[in-house]
Amino acid sequence: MLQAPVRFELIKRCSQTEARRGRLFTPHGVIETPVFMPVGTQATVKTMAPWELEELGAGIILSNTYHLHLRPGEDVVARAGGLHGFMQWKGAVLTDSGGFQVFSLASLRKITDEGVRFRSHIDGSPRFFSPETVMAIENALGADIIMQLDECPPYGATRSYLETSLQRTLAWAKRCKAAHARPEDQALFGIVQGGEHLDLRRRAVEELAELDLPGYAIGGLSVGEPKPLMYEILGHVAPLMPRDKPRYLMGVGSPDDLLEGVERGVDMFDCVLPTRIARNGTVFTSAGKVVMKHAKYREDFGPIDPACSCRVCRTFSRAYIRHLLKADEILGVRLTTYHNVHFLLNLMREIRKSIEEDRFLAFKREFYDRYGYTSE
Ligand SMILES: CNc1nc2cc3c(=O)[nH]c(N)nc3c(CCN)c2[nH]1
Ligand SMILES: [Zn+2]
Repeated sequence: MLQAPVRFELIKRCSQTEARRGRLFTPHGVIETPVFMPVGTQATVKTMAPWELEELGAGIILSNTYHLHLRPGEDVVARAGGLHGFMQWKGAVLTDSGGFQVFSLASLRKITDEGVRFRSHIDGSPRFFSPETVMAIENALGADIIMQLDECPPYGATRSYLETSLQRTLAWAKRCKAAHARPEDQALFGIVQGGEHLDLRRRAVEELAELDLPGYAIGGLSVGEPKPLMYEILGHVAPLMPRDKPRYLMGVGSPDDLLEGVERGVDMFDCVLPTRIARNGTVFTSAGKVVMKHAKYREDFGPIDPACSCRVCRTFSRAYIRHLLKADEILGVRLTTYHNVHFLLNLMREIRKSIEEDRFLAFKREFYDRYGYTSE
C-alpha cells in the first residue's frame, strides 16, 4: 500500500462535544486542526502576498480547478512547478474539483453520468469535466489535497433528484480514485452529498468509507439552507464519518459557523467570507462585524479591534482605513483582508487551545457573549 501523502492524527477529544483536536501531516507541512483554509481561487488569496499569509500562520490555502483550468491552464501551472512553484507558497494547498464552480459560474451546463459539459464563463468555449479529466487537471496542478468531482445539488432539490445525483457523485468518487495518477503525493478526498436526507447521507458515508480515502468532505451545505438546518445535518453526519480521517466542511464559514462546525466534529473549513466582505469594507471584530465605511468612524482614531493583535490593528486607525476605502485606495482592502484572515486564523488557534484544555464550550459561550450571536 502506497505511503499515504496525508496522515491524520487525533490528539484530543472534547469531553462534552464532538469537537476534536488533530494534526494533518502533509508533504508541505503539518496542519493543526481544527483549521480554517483561506480561499485563493485563482492561485492567490486576493490582495495578499504569500509571505503575509505565512506571517499570519496560514498552513493551507485553497485554489480552484475550474478557474485555473480556464486560465492560465494547468499546463502552465505544471511547468511553473505546480501551484506551489507558481504561487511561491511554501504551505499546503487543497484544490476543489470544479463541480461546485461549474454550477455557480459556467453557463449552458449539461450534467450526465459521464460528466458535465459547460461553457467557460470567460470566453464561452465548450468544456467537459469528467472524473478522469478533473483528476488529470488536479494532478497537473499538484495540490497536496485534491477533491473528487461531485455534484453539489441546489438547496431545495427533490429527494428523487438528490438520489440520482448522489449515485452519480459516488460513482464519480470511484472513477476519480481509479484515475488518480499521483496517490503517493496527493491525497484524494471524497465528498459526502445527500441533501437533508440522513439516509442518503449515511449511504454516502458508507460507500465512500469503503474507498478508504485519506479524508472526507461534507458537501451540499452552505447553499442557502437555514443555519439551524445546516447544524442539524452536520450534527448527524459528521459523527458517522470515519473517526480517524479528517472531516472537511466545504464553503463554511463565518465565526459562528466555525464554532458550531467544530462542536459537531468538523476538522477543516474553507470560506471566501473573510476576504470577500473585506473587499467591501466589512471586518470581523471580537464585538461583532463592523462596516468600516460608516460615517461614525470618520474620526475614530482607535484600531479596527482593540482586542486584536494583528499588525493592522497595531498600526492603523479606523479613520485612516475608512479614508482609504472611501477613496478607493487599494491599501484599504489589503488592510481589511489582512485583519479578517488574521481574525479567523486566530479564532481557530483559540478554538484549538480550548479543546486542548477541555474548555471548548466555555470558550464558545465567551466568544458569543462578546461577539453577539448573530447570523453571518
Ligand atoms: C459557500 N458555500 C459552499 N457550499 C459548498 C459546497 C460544495 C460541494 O458540495 N462540493 C464542492 N466540490 N465544493 C463546494 C463548495 C466550494 C468550497 N470552496 C461550497 N461552498
Ligand atoms: Zn486586527
